[in-house]
Amino acid sequence: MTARIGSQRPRHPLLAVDAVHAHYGKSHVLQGVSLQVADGELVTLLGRNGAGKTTTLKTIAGVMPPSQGRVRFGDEELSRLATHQVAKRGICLVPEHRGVFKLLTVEENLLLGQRKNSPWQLADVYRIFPRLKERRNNGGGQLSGGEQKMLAIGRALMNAPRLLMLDEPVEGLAPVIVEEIVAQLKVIRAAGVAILLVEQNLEVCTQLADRHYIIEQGAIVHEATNAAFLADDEVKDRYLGVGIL
Ligand SMILES: Nc1ncnc2c1ncn2[C@@H]1O[C@H](COP(=O)(O)OP(=O)(O)OP(=O)(O)O)[C@@H](O)[C@H]1O
Repeated sequence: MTARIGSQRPRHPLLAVDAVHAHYGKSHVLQGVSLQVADGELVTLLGRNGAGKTTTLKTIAGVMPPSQGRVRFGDEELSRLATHQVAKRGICLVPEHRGVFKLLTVEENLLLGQRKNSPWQLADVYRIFPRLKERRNNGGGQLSGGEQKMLAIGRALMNAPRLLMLDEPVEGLAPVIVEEIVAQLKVIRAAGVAILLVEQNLEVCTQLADRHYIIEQGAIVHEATNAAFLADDEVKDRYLGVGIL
């Protein structure tokens, strides 16, 4: 059973993942994952390596259809939709490996993501990520790791997401770049975009999140508000092995 501490689950969630199972061949990786994200909320999915975080994001994004369970977004059932249909409804996944087109310029990468009538135009993305503006004519392959992450997030914004799913957006980046990306995520969130964040850097997670879910062996074992999570060293130690933050 999932422990819920200080958890304020949304009454009318934007995203509702309900008892989702997923398999890689015979390997039963997700074993009944349930989680919710409200409009404009920032929620993290935490857990040790191999716990099922990336697979959960892939299942929501339609990359991997659930073998059981349901994914609802607003009033609609997504569970059987293809990736491009899920993206059209406003869910964008920014994968861990940045997904930048290396032979296209920064600006071409961004324009490739643009949806008709998107409230996010180039100027908006450049305002949030001034580095991308400076590098607009550079090839994607010439960017640093941090700039590539920014580009992948910027391109997702051009697709007008209501929910942005980020898989380890600051992994392997220098602290100064991590700070920059955290500040940028705050701005994106303040613009009303809900975020489901998978990230190993707990300091980043607790700077940003409203709520946290912890996944272990393909099931959610704990959920808590940010304040309750911060105060609970036992949970951090038991499920994440990180002790005091
Ligand atoms: N393409 C695949 N084929 C087979 N098994 C896979 C595949 N991708 C992941 N797995 C397995 O599924 C389980 C969950 O993987 P997943 O990538 O979702 O974990 P994670 O929590 O995101 O971990 P990490 O932080 O290491 O990425 C792991 O045991 C992993 O080895």
